[in-house]
Amino acid sequence: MSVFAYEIHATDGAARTGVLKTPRGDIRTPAFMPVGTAGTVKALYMDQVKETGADIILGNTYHLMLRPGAERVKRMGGLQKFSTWQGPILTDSGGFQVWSLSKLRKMNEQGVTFQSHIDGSKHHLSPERSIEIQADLLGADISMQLDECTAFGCTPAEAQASLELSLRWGQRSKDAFGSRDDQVLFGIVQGSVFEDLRRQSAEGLKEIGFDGYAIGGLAVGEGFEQMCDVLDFTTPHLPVERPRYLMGVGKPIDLVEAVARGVDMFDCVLPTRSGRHGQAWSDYGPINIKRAEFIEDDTPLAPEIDCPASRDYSKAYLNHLFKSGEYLSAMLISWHNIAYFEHLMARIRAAIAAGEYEAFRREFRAKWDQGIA
Ligand SMILES: Nc1nc2c(CCc3ccccc3)c3nc[nH]c3cc2c(=O)[nH]1
Repeated sequence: MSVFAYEIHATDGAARTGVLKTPRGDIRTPAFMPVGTAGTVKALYMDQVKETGADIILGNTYHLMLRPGAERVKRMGGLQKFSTWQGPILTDSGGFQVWSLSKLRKMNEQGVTFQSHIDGSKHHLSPERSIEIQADLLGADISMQLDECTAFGCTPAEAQASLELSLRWGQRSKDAFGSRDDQVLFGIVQGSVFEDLRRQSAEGLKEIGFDGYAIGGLAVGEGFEQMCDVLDFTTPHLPVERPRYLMGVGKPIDLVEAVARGVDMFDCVLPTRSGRHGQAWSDYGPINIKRAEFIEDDTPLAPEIDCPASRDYSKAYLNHLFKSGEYLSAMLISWHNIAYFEHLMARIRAAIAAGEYEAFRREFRAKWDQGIA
């Protein structure tokens, strides 16, 4: 049984809305979790992140163990104190980032050794070391098991071997984590795009027993249709009473469709990463602020969103800031994007609570398909 109570307040089809209660604050679900890779949600103050409606942010074991170092974060009081974020933090276990960022990595049953992409220094991650970093040194409220994110396009045999490694690492992660009274551990489902393998991975994780279940191995190039198919045949095998977290997803349409398939938690770098490149998100998709049509457009990005960046600045001014390479451009568009994603999640939660999620989903899809004028 988990130490974090997960209350489902309403369901509508496979969609659920409720709250995941943690010692550092409640997480309203379905939840979008802004990514704070190096202990900062890039270009935002933590109080701005809080004001947008975000209840939890993400940290990255890989980045923080390389810089400033996990033991150093511990000496500074842990990631919450160090970053001044007062609420709950979820950290990834680091394996995914090793594969996407590091150099000269070698993996075996024990774990993975790699060279830092920053200064080439040598590091290693094992299930035991990852748990020590996340739970003991960074002090994450929610830790993730160390897993292998199976590459998209692998064969069923490769996906099977990979999910079995992740299950063995899941057991070792849980053994290292032990039982704690104010932190929890999530398992991660793998199995690529194969229905029988996804079921095998989900069953294996339930055998081990976790406080929450993440769906990994997606948002790795499989595309929207295949992501939805994998969700269709994976979430039914996950415990209904525990939270489901879809890692690395996604665009607004992905969130709306994944919620309809029973997902409760999401993370994506899209709002902040695209914000730094001048993309501002809406129900119709992204607009690129540098386009000529905005040069004298004195309307704000989204007057209906209670966020200064969405409501109080004209597109003309944002266009000017972006083209001038001003820091304020990244700050304001990132702030709007996080506020837009959190506003979308609030609308999703309200629609489920009202039993109107199918109507919300249909209306959203119509706007998304219509696109930017
Ligand atoms: N451990 C793990 N992480 C993934 C991430 C990073 C999510 C993350 C968590 C916390 C901070 C940053 C990023 C993925 N991002 C896109 N697809 C992803 C798949 C996996 C996966 O299969 N396993």
